[in-house]
Formats: sequence, C-alpha cells, structure tokens
Amino acid sequence: MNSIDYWNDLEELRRRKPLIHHLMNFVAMNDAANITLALGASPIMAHAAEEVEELVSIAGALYINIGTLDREWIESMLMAGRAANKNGVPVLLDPVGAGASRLRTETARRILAEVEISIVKGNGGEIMALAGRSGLTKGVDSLGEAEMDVVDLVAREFGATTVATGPVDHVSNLKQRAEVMNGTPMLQLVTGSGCMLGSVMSSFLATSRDPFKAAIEGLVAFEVAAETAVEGSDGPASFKVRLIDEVYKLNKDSFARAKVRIL
Ligand SMILES: Nc1ncnc2c1ncn2[C@@H]1O[C@H](COP(=O)(O)OP(=O)(O)O)[C@@H](O)[C@H]1O
Ligand SMILES: Cc1ncsc1CCOP(=O)(O)O
Ligand SMILES: [Mg+2]
Repeated sequence: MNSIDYWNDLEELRRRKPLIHHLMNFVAMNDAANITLALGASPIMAHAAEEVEELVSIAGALYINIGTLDREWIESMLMAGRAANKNGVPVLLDPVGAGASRLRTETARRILAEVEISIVKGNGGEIMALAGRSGLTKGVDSLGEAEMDVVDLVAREFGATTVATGPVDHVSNLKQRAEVMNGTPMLQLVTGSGCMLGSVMSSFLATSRDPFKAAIEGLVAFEVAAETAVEGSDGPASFKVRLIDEVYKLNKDSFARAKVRIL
C-alpha cells in the first residue's frame, strides 16, 4: 500500500462531514456522538425499526455496535445492515462482549453472515471469540491479545477487514496487514473508548471507502489524540474530556506521532 496521507484524508473528512448512522449502546451513546462531531463528521443515533432503512440510505457509513443488544435491536441491526448493503453504504461492526454470552457471540456471527461488513473491530477477547476461542473476555473487557493469525482467521471466515485492539492493534484484510502501536493504557479505564474508536473509524470509512486504510487512519487519529490527552489529565474523567478536545484539535503535526508497521 502507498503511504497514508492522514492529514489530507482528515481534511477531506472535515470538508465532507459525512453522516454516520450509529446503532450504539446506551453506555457510550453520548460520547460516541460527541467524538464524531469533534472529529468533523455528523452523528445520528437511531435504532427504531421504523426509521433505520430511511436513515441509512442517506448515511456515509453505518456503525453497528451490539453493546446493549436485545431482540428488537437485533432485528434493527440486521435491517439497517441489509439496507446499507443495498445502498452501497459501508458498514462497521463492533461485536461488544462477544465471548461473554451466547447471545452476543451468536448475534455478532449472525450479522457477519447476513450483512456485508467492511470492518469488524473488537478487543482481543472479542475477536478471539469470533474465531471460536472463548474464555478471553470478562464482560465487555478483554483478557488477552489476539495475534495476527487469529485476526486472519476472522478476516477469512467473514471477508471483512478485521481489527483486534489492545496495547498493539492488529489489522488484516489477508492481502495487507498492519500493527498500530499508539495509544495509552488510560484508555482501558474509560468505558466506551473502543466504542468511540469505532465512531472515528466509521467516519474515515465514509470518506475513504478503503476499509484497510480507514481502519489504520481511525486507530492513529484516535490514539495520537489519546496520547496528548493523557498528558496533564488527573484521571479517567478529565482524560475523557481532554480526549474529545484533542480529537477536535488534530492537525497536520499530530500524525508525526503515528507508530504504524505495515507488514
Ligand atoms: N495498554 C494499552 N496501551 C495503549 N493503548 C491501549 C491499551 N489498551 C487499549 N488501548 C487502546 O484503547 C482503545 C480501545 O481498545 P480496547 O481497550 O482493546 O477496546 P475496548 O474498549 O473495546 O475493550 C484502542 O485504541 C486501543 O489501541
Ligand atoms: C460497559 C458496557 N456494557 C455494555 S456496552 C458497554 C460499553 C463498552 O465499551 P467499550 O467496548 O468501548 O469498552
Ligand atoms: Mg469494545
């Protein structure tokens, strides 16, 4: 892959301000909307079956996050996903809590089977669960890292660019692989940090339409902002506020901090 022009692509995103249709869990809904706005895109959180098809048809990307799923939400997720596919709108899936309950693992796998997903992004334990290796999640938290061979397994089974987050993030679409080494351990102390990352990644996906590149751009933008935010923060709460500010302040120089290894 040619080198990534992060700044050019962020400027393009901010010019186009794509609408990002979220089916987002109740825990992270507000933070996900705010980080989407801070980056320069436009969020809408909508899960009612009566409106998802209409809304997704005008969106730049659809972000399905199963964090607080139930029977009705699952129907809406599938409906929105199919509508996105019909309208050529790219879809990102966050399989929150896959591995923690049968409902979550089966729902994530069902969405991946029935909807064409551009990017599936989860923490190490969730991606391991999608690959059939259980026992590495504790609720929505990961108890282990997913190595690249597991990321490859998921990418192969579902035909989606696959991202496993953690201290090092692994990205694969089988033809290309990358590791992103940015971020801060403080992200683990903020609930919804993975969910917010999904919003940032979906926003890049809406503009660049290249899932592998969008995945890396989202990881780098979010994590270099987090590195700056942690400097001078007093703990998780002030860090979260500063993180939204630092995403807003991302500029050409921010991306000099990118630590990406294309394999
Ligand atoms: N120890 C760490 N050091 C640096 N960045 C981290 C660390 N743990 C997680 N992150 C980053 O935090 C974000 C959320 O990842 P993760 O905690 O794996 O997901 P989730 O919040 O969904 O459980 C990602 O950008 C990831 O790279
Ligand atoms: C705590 C919790 N419970 C259901 S969804 C959710 C938020 C999970 O957020 P993240 O996956 O970003 O840590
Ligand atoms: Mg998560």
